[in-house]
Amino acid sequence: MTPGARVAAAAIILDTIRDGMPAEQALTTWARGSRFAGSKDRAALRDLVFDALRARRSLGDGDGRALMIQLAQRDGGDLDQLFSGDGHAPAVISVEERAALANPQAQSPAQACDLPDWLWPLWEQSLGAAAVETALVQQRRADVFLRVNQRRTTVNAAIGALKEDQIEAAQHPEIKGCLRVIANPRRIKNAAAYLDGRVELQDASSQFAVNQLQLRAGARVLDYCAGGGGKALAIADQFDAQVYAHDINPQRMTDLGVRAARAGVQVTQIETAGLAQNDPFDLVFCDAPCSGSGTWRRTPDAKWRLTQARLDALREMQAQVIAAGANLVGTGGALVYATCSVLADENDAIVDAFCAQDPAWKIRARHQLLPGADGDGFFLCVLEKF
Ligand SMILES: C[S@@+](CC[C@H](N)C(=O)[O-])C[C@H]1O[C@@H](n2cnc3c(N)ncnc32)[C@H](O)[C@@H]1O
Repeated sequence: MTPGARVAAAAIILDTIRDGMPAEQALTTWARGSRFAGSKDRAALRDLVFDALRARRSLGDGDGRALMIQLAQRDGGDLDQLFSGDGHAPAVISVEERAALANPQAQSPAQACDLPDWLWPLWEQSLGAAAVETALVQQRRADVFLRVNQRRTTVNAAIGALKEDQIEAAQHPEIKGCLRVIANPRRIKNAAAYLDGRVELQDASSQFAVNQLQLRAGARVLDYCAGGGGKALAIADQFDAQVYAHDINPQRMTDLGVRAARAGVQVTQIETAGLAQNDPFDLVFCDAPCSGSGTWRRTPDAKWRLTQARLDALREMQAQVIAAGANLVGTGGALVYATCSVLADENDAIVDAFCAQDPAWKIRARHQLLPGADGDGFFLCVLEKF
C-alpha cells in the first residue's frame, strides 16, 4: 500500500471506532476484509490509528479523514502527497479543510491534554503540577521494554541474542534486568530469545514494582489478580519463593503454564474455591483491575471509553480486592496493592480507606510512578500486618 492508501484505510478504521467498535476489533475486522495488506501495512496502519486515538481531542475530534489530516499536519507529513486523490490515496484537501488547518480553534486544558472533560478535575487533583505534562506525554508512543529472565540468561547475553534477530536493546537506566528496545520492536515475538523464554515483554514500571519486594527464601507468595501472570513470572524468576497465581477469571491465566515452562520457573495456579486451603501467604500481590490511566499510550481507546460510572465500579472492585487479598496474608506478612493508574481515587484513596478500617495494617512504602520516557504510570503500596 502507498502511504496515501494507508492514510485512507486508517481514516475508515477510525470511523468504525467512532461508531463504537473497540480499536483492536476495528483493526482486525479491516485486516480480514483487506487480504491485499501485508504485515508491514497492518503495522503502519495500527500506528496511524493509535497515533490519532492518543491525541483525538487535540487533533480536533473530527471524523477519520479530519483526524488523519490533522495528524499529518502535526507530524510534518507532506499533505499534498498523502492527500493526492491518486489511486487509493484520499481525496485532495478541500479549501474548507485548508482553512480549518490554517485557523486552529482555541482549546480548553482538557482538549489540549487529550482527556475527557469529566476526568480533567480528577486528573488535576491527582497530579497537581504534573497534570499537564503527564497528559501530554500520553499523546505519543511508548517504548517497548523487556525483562531479562535471570534464570535463563544475563543482560549482556540477552542483548547479544536479540541483536542476532536485528533487535537492538539497551539496559534501562535504573531498573536492573530491564531492557529498552531501541530498534525493531515488532520482531520480538518471533525472536529466538523471546520464543525460548530468555526475555519477556514487560513494562519497566511493572519490573520496578517487583524489584521493590523483599522476600525471604522459601516465602509463599500469591499473585492474587494474576491475569496473564506477568508479575507472578517476574517474582518466580527473581526470588527463591513458592509462587501461586489466582484470578477471579481463571481463563485469563490460560497461557501462564506455557510461559512459566518457557521461563524455567514454577507457578502454581489456584482457583478461587481453593484459596482457603492454601492460605496464609507471606506476601499477597494485588495487581488490581483499574482504569489503566498510566498506560493509555498503549491502549488509547481505553481513555475515551472510561466513564465516571466505570471508574466508580472499578473503585468498588479495588476495595474488594484489597480486603480479600489482606485476608489471605499471615501475621507478619505483607500485602501489595498495585494499579497501572495515576488517579488518586484508585490508589491512595483505596489504601487509606483500607488502613482506616483495619488498623492492623501499616503502610511500609508507597510509590507513584508517572508515565514518561522510562516506563508507564504505576502505583505500588506495600502494607504490613502487625
Ligand atoms: C491489572 S489486571 C492483572 C495484570 C497481571 N497481574 C499482569 O501482570 O499481567 C487485573 C486482573 O484482576 C482480575 N480481577 C478482577 N477482580 C478480581 C477479584 N475480585 N479477585 C481476583 N482477581 C480479580 C481481572 O480478571 C484481571 O485479570
